Amino acid sequence: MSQETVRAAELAAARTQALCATADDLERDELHEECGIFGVWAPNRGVARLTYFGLRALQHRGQESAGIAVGDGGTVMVRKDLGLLGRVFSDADLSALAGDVAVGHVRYGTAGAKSWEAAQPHLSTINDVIIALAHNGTLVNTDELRRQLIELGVPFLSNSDSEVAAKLIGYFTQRTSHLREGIRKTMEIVRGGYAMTLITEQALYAFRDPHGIRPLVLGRLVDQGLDQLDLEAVSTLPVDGDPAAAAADEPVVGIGGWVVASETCALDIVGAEYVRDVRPGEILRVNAEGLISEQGVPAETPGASCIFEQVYFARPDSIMDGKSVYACRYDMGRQLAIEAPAEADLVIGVPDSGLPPAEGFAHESGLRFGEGLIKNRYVARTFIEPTQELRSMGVRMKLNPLRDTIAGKRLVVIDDSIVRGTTMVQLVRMLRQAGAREIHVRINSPEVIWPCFYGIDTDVQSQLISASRSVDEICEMIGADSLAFLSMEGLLRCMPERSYCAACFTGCYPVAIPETFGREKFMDGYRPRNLGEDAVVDEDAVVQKGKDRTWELAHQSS
Ligand SMILES: O=P(O)(O)OC[C@H]1O[C@H](OP(=O)(O)OP(=O)(O)O)[C@H](O)[C@@H]1O
Ligand SMILES: NC(=O)CC[C@H](N)C(=O)O
Ligand code: SF4
Ligand SMILES: [Mg+2]
Repeated sequence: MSQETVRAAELAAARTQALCATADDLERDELHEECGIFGVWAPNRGVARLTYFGLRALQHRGQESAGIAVGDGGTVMVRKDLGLLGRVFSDADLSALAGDVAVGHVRYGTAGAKSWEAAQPHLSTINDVIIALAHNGTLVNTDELRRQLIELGVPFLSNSDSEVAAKLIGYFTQRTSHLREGIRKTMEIVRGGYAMTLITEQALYAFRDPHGIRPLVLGRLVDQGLDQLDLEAVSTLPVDGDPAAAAADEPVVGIGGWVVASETCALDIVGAEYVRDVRPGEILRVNAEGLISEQGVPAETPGASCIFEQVYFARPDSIMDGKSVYACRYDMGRQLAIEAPAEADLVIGVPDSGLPPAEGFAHESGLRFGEGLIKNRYVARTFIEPTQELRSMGVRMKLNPLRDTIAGKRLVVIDDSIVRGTTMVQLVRMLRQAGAREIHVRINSPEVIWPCFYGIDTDVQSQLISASRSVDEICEMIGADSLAFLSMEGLLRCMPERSYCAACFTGCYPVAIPETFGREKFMDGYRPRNLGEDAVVDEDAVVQKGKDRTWELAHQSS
């Protein structure tokens, strides 16, 4: 190694160390992201390994920490740590996690620190009730609930909202002697976006918030030669909120196992067949007796699935609400070409999520589609880097223009969203340096103006480039020749027919945000319509529930 190379290596190492220190030390001001959850009940099928593969398919939803918990009939074991899945689990770790039921999580924290304690699954051990819980979403009213639980003597390891849910479930279950009742009671009291799955020593549970904000799908593993499940029966499992009706129905039995996951791509990877979405407000339980469903809390109408899943979060090979994410994004590009055409020679997409809409734009406009940017697949999503400097560096490390393709060309550049503007500012500069003659930026979603509180936590409104600037101002700032966003109506036209949360575009929040949670997050002059009050644990109601045995009697067979 030459003297210069050694020196360069030393400098690079010093710079990396400095950047790491900055990332750790600085208050995290970034836009946070998503989480991925996976649960499986499948005796004798190596559930830890299945969960590992399921989480691998969901790694794009969270790269901060990873964890798997396994129930072996006698106890629940959990292994979790900071970092990517492949770093957290060795083959030996997976072999050590033997059992019949498992739950796993990949995390981007939206509440609580980036710490081992806040990594999931969260264990809750209150007396003889042991559960491990994985959560995607954000609960907006846990501050007060945590305070009350602490007063009731419940210990906490982290300041994560998900740990509050785990402890609430444990607390209510202990009092009502029935886990589904503990979950139901918790669903009644927590507010926000949640898709959750949890395990006990021998059972798997899954449930979803009453608006259905965060996605959760149910799949089945079929043993060879045992494909005797009636899919019709599963999709019509009782969900009318009447516990007696649920008890009257026979559990669905006779398959190799059941899987729940944030996205269908995680079912595909473990060879599970998609059955249906877990319904808003529904609780599923799987154990040796089979699968049963109960409407834990009434579903809110209209529902409010997160529209941003289709725009950015979900993998293009997942199916959401019956339509492939790829097809949705493709259609958004077509619609964008109708709404905001451009005179150009070539359409390019910003990898990854900008590629399908770029193809759609090219198809609709008759322009040529080409690859103009090459992505380094080993650099994670820049959306979530902890400092502005790292985020900017992240864009350069991740994307590199193909000079031969773009030099001298008038380009249409498609990306799914502009949030802070970090990506586009860098990108337009890079494309100009590579010789692009004109750059027309087209975005296949509306402007992100409002923070999200339901699992993305775009945190403070002032970070959002569109919150304080007009489209023309943003165009000038990013240095493009023209800029246009897809309209809200146009976006909805591409989505499967149903109702959505689109609060980050519209400011219409489907779930009220407690004053204490949202007060500081909005810019002066911006105030969403539904700031709400904090919820409290109603001690009397819990005691009453404990005395009222009718629910348990109705469920004795379950
Ligand atoms: O305006 P910004 O604050 O830069 O955020 C918007 C960008 O962030 C996302 O990409 P990201 O790099 O996170 O992931 P991707 O590779 O999946 O597109 C999104 O697709 C936009 O490109
Ligand atoms: N992004 C998420 O879904 C995060 C889940 C949970 N709120 C946490 O911070 O761990
Ligand atoms: S505010 Fe936006 S990102 Fe958050 S849940 Fe609603 S649509 Fe999704
Ligand atoms: Mg991107």
